[in-house]
Amino acid sequence: MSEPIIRIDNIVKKYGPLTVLDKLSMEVMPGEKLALIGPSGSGKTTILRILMTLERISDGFIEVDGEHLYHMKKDRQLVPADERHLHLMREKIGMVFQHFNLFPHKCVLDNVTLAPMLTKGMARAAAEKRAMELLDMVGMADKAKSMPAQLSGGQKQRVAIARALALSPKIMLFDEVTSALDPELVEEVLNVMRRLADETDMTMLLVTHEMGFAHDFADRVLFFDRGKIVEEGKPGDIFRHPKQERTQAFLRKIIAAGHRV
Ligand SMILES: Nc1ncnc2c1ncn2[C@@H]1O[C@H](COP(=O)(O)OP(=O)(O)OP(=O)(O)O)[C@@H](O)[C@H]1O
Repeated sequence: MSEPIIRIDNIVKKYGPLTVLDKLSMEVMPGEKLALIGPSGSGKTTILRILMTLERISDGFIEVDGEHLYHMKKDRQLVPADERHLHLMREKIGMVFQHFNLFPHKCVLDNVTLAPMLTKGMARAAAEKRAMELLDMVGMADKAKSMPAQLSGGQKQRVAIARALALSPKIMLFDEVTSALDPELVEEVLNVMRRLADETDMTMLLVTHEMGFAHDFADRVLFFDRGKIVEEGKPGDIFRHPKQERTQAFLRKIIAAGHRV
């Protein structure tokens, strides 16, 4: 039995007086595909941002692939991991955001080669070779010389996925990657994610409001509400036989809004 690749233990995240994550614990096994669902404001994005070292925590421990993300001193003062650690963590984890966040003044190819060249010191020729393979995988090789402004939202998001893969992360985080897209562009992005899920052994955490996709994609679904995991289980169990009243109410609302579950 292998060890969890992510261990989150009793973490608390506060913004001023607002507690966003409330003693939350979870473990993720290597290669697992996880969907994080729940109402707006329940803390799903926050947990991804914490893993990506974009946010600090107020209490608790996090371990990713055997490395502690945060250290706690004896006086319970949390100190973030040092620069070396954060650097390491960013190589282990790739993240794709809702709003693409491509570098607007760089072409598609440069968007994908930048991180490997800067952080890994990869030579341009090797970085470009790898970038073209990734762009080919997401169906964007013919747009390598295009600028982001010339692309549709779906195309930008596929480039963002290629860019996140460029450092060969063990873990990929997807934060509502289709919710800023026109409906007809959603499927092309979901198809890329389906392929990644089917063809790689990467650990993948997905925050989504696309319940139909979460159902097909995930090995396990976590239902978040008010900074806690209220229920978790196999997609078939959570979507068809939710046990908790809060999960049932959330899914009723989603179905009433016309979404497939
Ligand atoms: N930088 C910040 N400063 C203050 N409050 C914040 C900040 N970032 C997030 N929050 C608050 O933290 C809570 C959790 O936000 P989070 O984005 O994690 O929720 P979510 O479950 O991902 O919601 P959604 O589905 O709408 O994206 C919300 O109440 C949000 O307003």
